[in-house]
Amino acid sequence: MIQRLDVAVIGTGNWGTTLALVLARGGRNVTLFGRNQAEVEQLQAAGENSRFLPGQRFPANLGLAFEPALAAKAQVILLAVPSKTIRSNALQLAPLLAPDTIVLSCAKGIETGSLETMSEVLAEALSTHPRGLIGTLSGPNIANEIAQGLPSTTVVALSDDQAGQRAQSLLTTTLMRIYRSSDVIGVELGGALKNIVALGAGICDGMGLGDNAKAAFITRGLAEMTRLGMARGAHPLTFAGLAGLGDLIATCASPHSRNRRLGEALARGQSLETALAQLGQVAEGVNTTATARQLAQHYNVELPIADELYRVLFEGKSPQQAGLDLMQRDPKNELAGLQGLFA
Ligand SMILES: NC(=O)C1=CN([C@@H]2O[C@H](COP(=O)(O)OP(=O)(O)OC[C@H]3O[C@@H](n4cnc5c(N)ncnc54)[C@H](O)[C@@H]3O)[C@@H](O)[C@H]2O)C=CC1
Ligand SMILES: O=C(CO)COP(=O)(O)O
Repeated sequence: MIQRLDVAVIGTGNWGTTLALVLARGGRNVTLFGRNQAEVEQLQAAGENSRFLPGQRFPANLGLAFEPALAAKAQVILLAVPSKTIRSNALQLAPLLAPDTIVLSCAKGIETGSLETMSEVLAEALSTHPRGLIGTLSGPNIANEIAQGLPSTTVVALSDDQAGQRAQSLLTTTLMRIYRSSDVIGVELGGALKNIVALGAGICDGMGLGDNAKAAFITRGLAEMTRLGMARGAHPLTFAGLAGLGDLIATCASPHSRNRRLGEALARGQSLETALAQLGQVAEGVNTTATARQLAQHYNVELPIADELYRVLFEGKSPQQAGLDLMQRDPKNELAGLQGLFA
């Protein structure tokens, strides 16, 4: 009989490969799932993911496979694919899932069209699976650093705290400390919305606006994230935690962040198409700027930063003019605004 996996990681990109590496190094019984046999054979032959993490060799205990039936029986499934494919990945698993399997989205996005968060997409696709076993993993997790063996923390959010404790113990290693939370929507929106701010922080870097402007941008960006999150039912304090402020700091500062780098390229005058092609990896903040804005319109929430970024990304507005327009908004009372969040 095949031994049940502790963890199945689906998605062979930067993040999925990193999660599989850190868990295997931590002694977990983990398998990384690719899309098909050819991809898995290529990874096996190379002994590493040469496209996304060259030089990070696969430990002997890291399994490689592609069959959804094997992933579906794991204790925990980590879906580390881009947000636009997570629904189809989940639909493949739906008829095969073991009844007690915990399913966590590791993607940071809001679905185009439905405007659902990733756990909501999963709950729909896995409609007969217990809702308390469906959640998210999100935090300050720049994959390249973690793959290099540097320490990190992240948050696993599940509404069923017993499931949260089970996931916490299966995913914790000496180099990855897991916190748990029951605020699923807050944790996942923290991860999704910070990418908008990271794109803008990259624009600040690319325009050479300095540390004061960037700090202001990050701080006001956090207020926007919190406002929209609360409209969707999140706890405001989640945005002060690892999945909010923590991820914001890491992503807005990191030379590795794809969203921040994309913003830098735009500020240098590259078109969105060229900058995305040069990146060659997913930058979720582009789509999330559009979806978050639609969500904000629905809930009547003000998102001045996301609005300006939308105009830069999709309407040809220059980053310089967007910056000026943000500076020239009506005067505000900072404390009153923040108190409004907690009222
Ligand atoms: N890279 C990072 O540092 C982190 C990324 N994330 C999130 O994780 C998600 C994935 O990002 P990355 O891995 O960085 O993207 P990436 O651009 O490195 O890789 C995406 C890859 O996913 C793989 N993939 C796509 N569909 C698949 C499928 N059906 N089955 C198996 N593999 C499939 C493909 O190989 C594709 O190249 C995004 O939502 C991102 O925001 C979250 C935390 C950290
Ligand atoms: O989510 C991330 C860090 O927590 C990764 O950010 P990027 O997608 O911008 O690289």
